[in-house]
Amino acid sequence: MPRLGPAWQPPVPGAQPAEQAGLKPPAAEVIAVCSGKGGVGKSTVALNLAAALAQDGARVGLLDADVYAPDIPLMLGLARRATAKHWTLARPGGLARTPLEPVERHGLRLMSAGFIVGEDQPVSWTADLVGALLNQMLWSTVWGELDFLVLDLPPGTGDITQAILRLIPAARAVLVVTPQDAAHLDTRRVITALNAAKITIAGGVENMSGLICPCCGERIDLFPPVAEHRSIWSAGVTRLGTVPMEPAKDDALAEPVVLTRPESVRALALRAAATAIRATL
Ligand SMILES: Nc1ncnc2c1ncn2[C@@H]1O[C@H](COP(=O)(O)OP(=O)(O)OP(=O)(O)O)[C@@H](O)[C@H]1O
Repeated sequence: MPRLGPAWQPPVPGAQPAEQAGLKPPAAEVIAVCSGKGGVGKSTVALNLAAALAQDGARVGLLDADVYAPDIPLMLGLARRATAKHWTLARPGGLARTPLEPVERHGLRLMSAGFIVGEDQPVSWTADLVGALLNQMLWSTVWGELDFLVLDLPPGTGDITQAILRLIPAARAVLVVTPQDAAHLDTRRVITALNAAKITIAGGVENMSGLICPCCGERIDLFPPVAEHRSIWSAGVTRLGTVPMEPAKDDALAEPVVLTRPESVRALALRAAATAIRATL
């Protein structure tokens, strides 16, 4: 386990771990979307999973836990332009005291560091301060009643991932990979970390799985096949979805595609993955 500072403890500094402190996760089901590598489509899967669940009538929160690179606001055109000048969480005793209003979009309740810091502002804080922010976003957001809380975690097994999983041990993990050797091998490290933390792995989604030709609709494989014994599937992860790569369209803010382009091949695949993920819970 990495060394975690006091601010990583749940809301009141020095308190017991969340479940011992009587804190319940803010939703009946918490789904943590993880990956070993960056850029594999984790935020895309998390956002579309959340949107698909909400479209089916569930009350869904989405927490962008990638504090260093919060992408969910960018995907939704909600990025904050102004630079945050003061950080009230840094005050001693200021942890989790201020309620945060989630941003509502597409029927989702959203929280992200991207709503707090500016679009171009680097998050170069100490682990303690990042921990304070995570605590704040998780426990002090006015989520209301939720059926599902989807967590978009940073790639890898760093301190944010470890801390979140420690705070919500009941979370189910969904792993996102691309059909590339490195993506699978790095995600196998995540599996080891999840197993050590006794987090249940619901399954995996393979994203960018072939390119659908916009002219003929044929699937073109972009990467050489991953050796079965190096894949996450051979480590016992159930494949819950296979999402093809879709060539760019002119509208940059098309996410979540399950709502904006529900008939596209990618949206249909993401929706099928969401249905399969829900069935595992
Ligand atoms: N199936 C797909 N087809 C086409 N583009 C995709 C697909 N999946 C993801 N993308 C695009 O790839 C880029 C990276 O996706 P995304 O931000 O979801 O990855 P990530 O794993 O969350 O990245 P990070 O490691 O930075 O958090 C985005 O521009 C996204 O729109």
